[in-house]
Amino acid sequence: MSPTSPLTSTPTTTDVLVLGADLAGAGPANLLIRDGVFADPADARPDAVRVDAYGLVALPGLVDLHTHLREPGREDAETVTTGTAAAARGGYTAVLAMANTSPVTDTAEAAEHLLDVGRATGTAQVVPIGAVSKGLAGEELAELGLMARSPAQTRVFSDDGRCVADARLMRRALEYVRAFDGVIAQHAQDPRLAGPDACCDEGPVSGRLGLPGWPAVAEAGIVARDVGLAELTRSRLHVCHVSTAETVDVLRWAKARGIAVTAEVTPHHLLLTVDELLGYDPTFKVNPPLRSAEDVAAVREALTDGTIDVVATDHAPHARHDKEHAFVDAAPGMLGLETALAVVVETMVRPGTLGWREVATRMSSVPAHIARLGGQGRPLAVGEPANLTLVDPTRRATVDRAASVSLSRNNPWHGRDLPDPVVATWWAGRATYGR
Ligand SMILES: NC(=O)N[C@@H](CC(=O)O)C(=O)O
Repeated sequence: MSPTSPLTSTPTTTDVLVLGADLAGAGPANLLIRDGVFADPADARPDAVRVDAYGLVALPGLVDLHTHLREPGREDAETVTTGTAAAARGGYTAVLAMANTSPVTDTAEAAEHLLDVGRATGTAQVVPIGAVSKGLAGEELAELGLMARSPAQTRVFSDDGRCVADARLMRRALEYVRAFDGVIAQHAQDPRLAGPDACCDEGPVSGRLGLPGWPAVAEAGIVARDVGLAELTRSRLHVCHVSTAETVDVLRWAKARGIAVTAEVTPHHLLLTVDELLGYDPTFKVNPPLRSAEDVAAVREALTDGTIDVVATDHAPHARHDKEHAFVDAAPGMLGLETALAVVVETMVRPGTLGWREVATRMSSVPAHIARLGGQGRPLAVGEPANLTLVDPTRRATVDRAASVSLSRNNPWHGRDLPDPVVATWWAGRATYGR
């Protein structure tokens, strides 16, 4: 679809009748989009814009629990406008924006400001994540309660980019957010075991390349501590970007014990291994680092059996002048929003491990539920908000970083042949992407 197609130029007042899409694996049906919600297709007006979706799959709009939008502060890397354009291009209708901006989202005012910018300039819902600690310094709790009671209604709190390393502060944070059903999303990285220089999975490759190692236990050790604190406080813990088999073992144990823990895996940890680092290309520098093939197999298995609940992108745009350095000095992080579904289709759907229904739960309804986000991740049913992603399960393309709508170019998939599934996205009935 070209940018001038009826899809992208459709006024929201017009009926859109989507014909014949397979509803997340439940079989083909028609959908009518009217006034921002799904209405009964039998009521479609004769002048409805008709979208031929036979052979396509309809998913509820995707929800990303882990996006770095960089606004405010680093608008040279990404803005709310470009980040949400990338989200819409990737099939997302909501993104949770990490707090490691400048200034940090650690006050009610900062959260409300981002909410307002999102409403004014976003092509997806922007949900501010609040910092756990003031300035992400790991010393004093941020204004958790005020952020929760603000118009942003913050429920997810994270110091992502940094670990809440102090066990006492983590305990306090968990205790505090329990009162309003909040969740602490932990970037699990013991700074004493994996400090600021650590940039390569500790193992044969780090030895060979002479890069500072980031051992698996630095992640699993923090997760083991935190599930204990979640049990003690009877509060909700979410583990960001799980990267190792050891962490999966801890999560399995904690879930069997009934501890309220959820976890995410990124698309890059589902497909890429530490071997990508052999060329010292800083595009592949990310936190936590790419791991071994055994770890990749373990996180895929955990996503399949539900030990890992969701896929989250950790979309981490960086300007060229922050990324183009010697490997150890480059900023960690990679783009993810535009290609996340492609990687999930490649690694989980095509091999037959996950069906479309499971893709809808792991990329839409469960992330929305973890964030306590009403109006997202809802079923494709009459009366529900019209958040919809149309997917072509067969299309493939070679990824071209120059074609990205993100402001940054740190795309680890550049030059790779991958599925190219997203055909169109509607957010609250508004066409936000179409081709
Ligand atoms: N995931 C990343 O590699 N980068 C994140 C922060 C972080 O987790 O280090 C970023 O904000 O760039």
